[in-house]
Amino acid sequence: MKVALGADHAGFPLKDAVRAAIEALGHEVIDRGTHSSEPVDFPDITQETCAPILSGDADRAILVCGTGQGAIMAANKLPGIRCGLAHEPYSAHQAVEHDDANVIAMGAWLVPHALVPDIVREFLGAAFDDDEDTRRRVEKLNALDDLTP
Ligand SMILES: O=C(CO)[C@H](O)[C@H](O)[C@H](O)COP(=O)(O)O
Repeated sequence: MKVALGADHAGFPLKDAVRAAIEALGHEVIDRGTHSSEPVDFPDITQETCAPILSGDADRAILVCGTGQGAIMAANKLPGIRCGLAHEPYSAHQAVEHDDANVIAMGAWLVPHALVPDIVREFLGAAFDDDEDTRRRVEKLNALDDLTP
């Protein structure tokens, strides 16, 4: 699997742990920055990191900011992205299984380094449970991308 990875400056301290967890599972990392603790803006990093999903060059993406909140807000504004907030392994798995998430966001200020391998394993190991109910709900979710108020 190809996994895009992006963090803003607040997420940067957790980024190497996320990268190591992805690679330990045998997946390829597409690194979309940032590369230091110099301040950057999470909407820019989120857009850069989600772009490979939208172009078909990545299968999944992981975003890290301070709390995960900025990243998830930005990601879910991009049509075709379904981003879940994953500060523990269960949410990381369930976001894919029920909601067909292709991206998760996490907060470096909240997630202990030791939990990162479990969160990443659950996210990348999960598959969408494609039954009548989940399919209908995800189709409705995707239809919101085209909603003009
Ligand atoms: O986590 C966030 C908001 O809760 C944002 O995505 C940023 O990471 C955060 O706002 C950065 O804050 P800083 O004071 O510039 O480090």
